Amino acid sequence: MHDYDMIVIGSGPSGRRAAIQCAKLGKSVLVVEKGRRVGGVSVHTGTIPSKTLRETVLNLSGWRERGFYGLGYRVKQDIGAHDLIARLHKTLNHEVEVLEHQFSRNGVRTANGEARFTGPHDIEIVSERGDVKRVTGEKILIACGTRPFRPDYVPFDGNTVLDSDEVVELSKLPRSLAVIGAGVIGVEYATIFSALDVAVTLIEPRNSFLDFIDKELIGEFMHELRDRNVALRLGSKVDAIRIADSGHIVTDLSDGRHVTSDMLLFAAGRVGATDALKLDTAGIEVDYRGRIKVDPVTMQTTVPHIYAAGDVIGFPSLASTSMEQGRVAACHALGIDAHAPPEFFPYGIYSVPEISTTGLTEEEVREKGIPYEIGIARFRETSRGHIMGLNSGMMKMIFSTRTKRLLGVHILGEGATELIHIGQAVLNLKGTIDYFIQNTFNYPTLAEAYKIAGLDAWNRMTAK
Ligand SMILES: Cc1cc2nc3c(=O)[nH]c(=O)nc-3n(C[C@H](O)[C@H](O)[C@H](O)COP(=O)(O)OP(=O)(O)OC[C@H]3O[C@@H](n4cnc5c(N)ncnc54)[C@H](O)[C@@H]3O)c2cc1C
Ligand SMILES: NC(=O)c1ccc[n+]([C@@H]2O[C@H](COP(=O)([O-])OP(=O)(O)OC[C@H]3O[C@@H](n4cnc5c(N)ncnc54)[C@H](O)[C@@H]3O)[C@@H](O)[C@H]2O)c1
Repeated sequence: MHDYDMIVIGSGPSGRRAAIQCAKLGKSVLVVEKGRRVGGVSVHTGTIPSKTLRETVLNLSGWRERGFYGLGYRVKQDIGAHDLIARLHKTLNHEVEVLEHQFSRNGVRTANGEARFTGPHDIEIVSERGDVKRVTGEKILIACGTRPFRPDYVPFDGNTVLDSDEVVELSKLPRSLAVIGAGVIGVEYATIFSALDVAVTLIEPRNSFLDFIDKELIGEFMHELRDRNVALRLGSKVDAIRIADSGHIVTDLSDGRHVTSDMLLFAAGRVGATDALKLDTAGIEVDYRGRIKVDPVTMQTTVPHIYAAGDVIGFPSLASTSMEQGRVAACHALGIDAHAPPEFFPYGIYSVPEISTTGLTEEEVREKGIPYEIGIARFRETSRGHIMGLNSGMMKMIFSTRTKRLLGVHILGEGATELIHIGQAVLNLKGTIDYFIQNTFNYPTLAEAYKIAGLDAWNRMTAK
């Protein structure tokens, strides 16, 4: 007999969903969280803070209104770090309160401290003061997430040279910012700061970035960034990062160029937060980035009663997918059949402008040798776009000319991360171009772009 039916290590999206699912099934569950408050990376340093900062920046800068009133338009003239942080704290407090209430009303127990295995069913919880508590669980879910990758050659100081966990607590807005790593985090922060008129340089060692996104969208996105004076340094390896006597940060690039900035954000990936867990005691191995391998359907590790979910299992490392992985793990652990997830999930990149995509890119369709046609809609051609003053934004849909099935939807621009779900539903329900041709969409909406892009593809597919 164990103390709990399930012990969950970590209270991020996967841990929280798993815990509530266990409680709903009438089981006893303990969530162990080493942070002072529940919520995980998602609530405290990742998803919610970055999206709140973005929203605050767009609101205070008047970004969405500049199409009408010009580039000089501002809602608030002098935007400081305190303006950004104040709203952040309010949102985070609210998120934590909601989560704590969900836990308490569902009877989920929580323990504050760092968990480590002392046996396959045995967990030690070490509090900040060093007190140790021992508990056992019939099933255990590892939902410990990741932490930023911090190589030795980066002189992090928590003030001007920051990782992505630290940037949400910045004390002063820089006038210039170098961002190293053009992954999702780097691109989101680079464009958010650029919307505040900070001079941003985005540095990436590879010649391309966000390679999972359709190339045509990336081309359009790069054009918008360059138009806004975001300096893109692609194919530029970092040789060294130095602090100059002036206090500026100088990044030496392998092509001989130097980037000088007030602040530097290093965002070159994350590593599994597994080092403290003593996983070898439970018989579990991790890869070079601290990640755990699981069965993709059941979420079981190589030790069947121990599950892992969320960022610690690697791709796709999203809060959205993590939540579902946690729920599936809990269901399987408690005897409910697990099913493979639907084929297509959406990516939402909250850059300025937003990017959202689901299904196959044009490059993937070509690689597979599927005959296809494309439909494009520009937001500036929709009536809602006129009303909103949009000068940019596009939707691209790809259809099979053999089956008429929708193969992929790719959106760049305002509302992309919300709009994508229409396309996702049609994709997962195996719908065809007929859905877009035959259905009526609300007018005036940006969703009308689906109709326009559908008709655009249909005109070419039916042309004799
Ligand atoms: C800047 C940024 C922006 C992001 N934006 C988005 C977005 O817009 N949309 C999206 O879908 N995803 C986004 N993500 C990804 C998303 O945050 C993660 O996919 C998600 O948080 C992973 O959830 P998780 O369940 O793995 O747990 P995490 O949120 O990683 O939390 C893990 C928790 O486990 C705790 N923990 C670790 N080790 C132990 C231990 N030994 N004992 C006790 N507790 C422990 C940690 O303290 C932490 O609280 C973003 C990430 C970052 C960094
Ligand atoms: N909107 C969202 O869904 C969202 C937002 C932010 C983060 N996330 C998740 O967080 C995770 C981590 O994001 P990320 O952007 O840090 O990682 P990433 O692995 O996606 O990107 C890292 C980038 O840094 C580059 N890089 C790697 N090593 C480097 C080095 N030594 N020097 C310079 N550049 C280097 C890589 O080529 C890559 O382009 C991702 O898996 C992502 O899914 C999701």
